[in-house]
Amino acid sequence: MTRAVRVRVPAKVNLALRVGGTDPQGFHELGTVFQAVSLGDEVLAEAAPAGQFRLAFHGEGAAFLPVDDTNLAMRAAKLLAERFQVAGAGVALTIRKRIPVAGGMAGGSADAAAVLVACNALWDVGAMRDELQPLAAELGSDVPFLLVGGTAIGTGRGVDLTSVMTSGTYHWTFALSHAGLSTPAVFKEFDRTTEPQSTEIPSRLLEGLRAGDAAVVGANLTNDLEAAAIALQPGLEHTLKLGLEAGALGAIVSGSGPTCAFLAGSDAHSIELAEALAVFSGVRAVRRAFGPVAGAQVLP
Ligand SMILES: C[C@@](CO)(OP(=O)(O)O)[C@H](O)COP(=O)(O)OP(=O)(O)OC[C@H]1O[C@@H](n2ccc(N)nc2=O)[C@H](O)[C@@H]1O
Ligand SMILES: Nc1ncnc2c1ncn2[C@@H]1O[C@H](COP(=O)(O)OP(=O)(O)O)[C@@H](O)[C@H]1O
Repeated sequence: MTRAVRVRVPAKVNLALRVGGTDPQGFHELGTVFQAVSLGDEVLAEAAPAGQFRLAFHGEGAAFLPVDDTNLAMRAAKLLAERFQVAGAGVALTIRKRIPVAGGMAGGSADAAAVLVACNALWDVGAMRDELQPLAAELGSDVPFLLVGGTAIGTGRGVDLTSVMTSGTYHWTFALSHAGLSTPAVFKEFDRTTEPQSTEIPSRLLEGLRAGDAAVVGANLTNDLEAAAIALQPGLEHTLKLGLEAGALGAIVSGSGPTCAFLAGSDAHSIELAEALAVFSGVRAVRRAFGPVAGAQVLP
């Protein structure tokens, strides 16, 4: 049996997030374009005696995270053990967090995806990626994409994925907020203030991605949840404006927020954006990353 497995997993940014009506369970129909970016978490899964499931966090926001069965990472390990009837399953998970917690970058979902991949290897389950996808979808709407990575369109709840053809590398600067936002609260605010939208993805965005034209991509970033996120954290409007004034090709709230994502024309340009944003008191920290990158991967 393998003694330890280390997995790296990316965060995501939604280049488009169109929000339609709700299904009978209250989930919104989405039309989204995910991109996996190089800001990521790392999961170490170590062998543990049968029936022992332990979880610890280090790094960004670690102190605020539950380590019991309410944590998606713990649920992912137990779900895999149960569905694949892994005899003697047990694991000690240590997660180094860099993805901002409750930031709209799918940190919890990323950890869950990474745990599926890590425990699959640790326990020699031998499941293929597409066999892990239904478990991922059960855990949360963002989890299946973090298994796949790259750039992909998500429809339905966000779990039906089609990969998107892209050229080149996209340079991102992220402005982190002092407080998080709850995804259900943002959807609720959207429902209170907005009619369901068409879930169509802007064709110019897809053309820009195919051509590797960052200016076109930047100009066509769109997020139907942005107004709701700003209503709950009004300072975000100023953050977005600052980035645009500093020359960002596009500025958007990432997913349900509150992290703001700025597309830069180059690596050097992303450093300039980070410097311009870091001085604003409404910004807790800045991070730079590039995309697209692969989904959850076992490290050698
Ligand atoms: C908004 C998005 C955009 O990618 O990401 P985040 O900003 O949270 O990272 C996702 O749709 C979030 O995905 P995730 O955080 O995995 O959501 P889930 O755990 O499945 O659901 C949490 C809650 O979000 C709302 N929800 C989620 C997905 C969806 N299609 N419709 C919804 O209304 C529901 O209120 C649900 O109870
Ligand atoms: N492994 C985890 N990493 C981050 N957040 C987690 C994790 N497990 C549970 N959570 C909880 O999930 C909620 C959403 O966090 P997160 O996934 O980081 O943000 P978002 O859904 O905005 O992308 C937070 O309230 C957090 O406490």
